[in-house]
Amino acid sequence: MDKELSQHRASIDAIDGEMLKLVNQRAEHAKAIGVLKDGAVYRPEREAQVLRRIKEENPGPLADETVARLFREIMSACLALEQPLSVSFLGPQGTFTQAAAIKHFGHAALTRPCASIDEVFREVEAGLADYGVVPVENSTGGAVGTTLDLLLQTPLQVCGEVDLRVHQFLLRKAGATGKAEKIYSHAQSLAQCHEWLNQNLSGVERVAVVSNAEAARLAAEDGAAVAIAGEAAAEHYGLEKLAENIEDKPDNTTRFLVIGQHDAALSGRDKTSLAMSARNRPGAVYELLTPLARHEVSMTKLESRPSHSGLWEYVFYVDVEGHRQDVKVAQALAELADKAAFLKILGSYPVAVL
Ligand SMILES: C=C(O[C@@H]1C=C(C(=O)O)C=C[C@H]1O)C(=O)O
Repeated sequence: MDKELSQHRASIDAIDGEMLKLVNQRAEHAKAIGVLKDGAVYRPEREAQVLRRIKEENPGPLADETVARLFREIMSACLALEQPLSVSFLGPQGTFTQAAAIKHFGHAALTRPCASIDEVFREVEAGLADYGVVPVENSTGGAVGTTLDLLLQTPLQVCGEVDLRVHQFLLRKAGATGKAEKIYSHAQSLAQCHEWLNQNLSGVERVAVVSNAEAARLAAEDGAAVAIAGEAAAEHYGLEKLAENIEDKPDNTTRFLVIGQHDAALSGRDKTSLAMSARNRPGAVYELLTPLARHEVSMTKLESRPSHSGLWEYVFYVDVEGHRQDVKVAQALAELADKAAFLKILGSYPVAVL
C-alpha cells in the first residue's frame, strides 16, 4: 500500500515536471506571437477555438468544463507575458460582473472596479482599460436597460459574451441578532429572489442599491440589515450566510457582454448583436425581420426598448447566429441597412465556450 502510494506520487512528480516544461514552452510561443502581431494581443476568436478544441479532445476522467477552465488560466497567464490585460467591470470588488470578467479573461487579467455601467464604457472608450465587462440580461429579471442604451451611443464594439450561473445568498454581519429591519440588494437581485423574500421575510423593507457588493458592504456596517449578494461579496466582506441559493429559479443565469475597441474575427461559432429601428409605417417591424428569414439567419434574441428620440418609437436589439463576415449574415445585413430607419452592428463575437 505504502509502496503503491509512493509509486503514484513519483509518477505525479514526473508528470508535473513535464507539464511545467510544456506550459513554459507554450508561454514562449505566445510571447513570440506577441512580437509578430500587429494590433491587439488579445484574440477572442483564437481563445474560443483553443478552448473548444480542448473540450472536444478531452479524453477524461476530468470533465470538459474542468479542463477548459484550466486552459483558460494557462492562456490568461501566457497572454499576460505578452501584455497583461486591464478589464473594467461593474464594481465594487465581489460583484457577479467581476466573477464574469475573471471567468472570461482568467485571473491574470487586471480587473478595475467601476462605480457604474456608464463608467465601464467611459474607461474603455478613454483607453484607461483594454476591455470592459457589463451585464446585459438576466434569465429572471430581464434586460439591463442602461447597457442597451449605452451600446447605441458608444464607438466600442461587443467582442465577447459570458454566461454566469448566479446563486444568491442571504447575508448578515457575523454575530448580529434580532429581527432584520432592511434588506439591501441590487434591484435585479431583489427581483430574482422575490418569491423567497415574500415567504421568508415578508414585511421587511427592501432597499435597492447600486450593486450587490454595495449591499454586502452596507450589511457589514449595520447589523440591523441583511443583504442579498453572491458568494464573492460574502467572502470579501466576511458576512455570515443565513441562507443559500435563495433565487426563485434554480437555473438563474446572467449574460454579460465584453466591450472593446474592436469586435472579434471569425471563430467558426459566432454571434452578431444588432440594434435597429423601423420606419414609422404599417408592417415596418415585419419588414425588418424578413431579410434575416430570407437569408436563413437565426435570431437568438429579440428585445425592444423605447428609443429616446421620439414617443412610442422603439429600438430592437437582435442577436443572430453567425459572424457579420459570414456570407448569409453579410447579405442579410446589407438588406437590413436598406430597410431599417437605423441600424448599428454592435459586434460579432464567439459564442461563449465556458
Ligand atoms: C498566443 C496568442 O495570443 C493570445 C494568447 C493565446 C493563447 O495563449 O493561446 C490565444 C490568443 C491570444 O489572446 C495568439 O494570438 O495565438
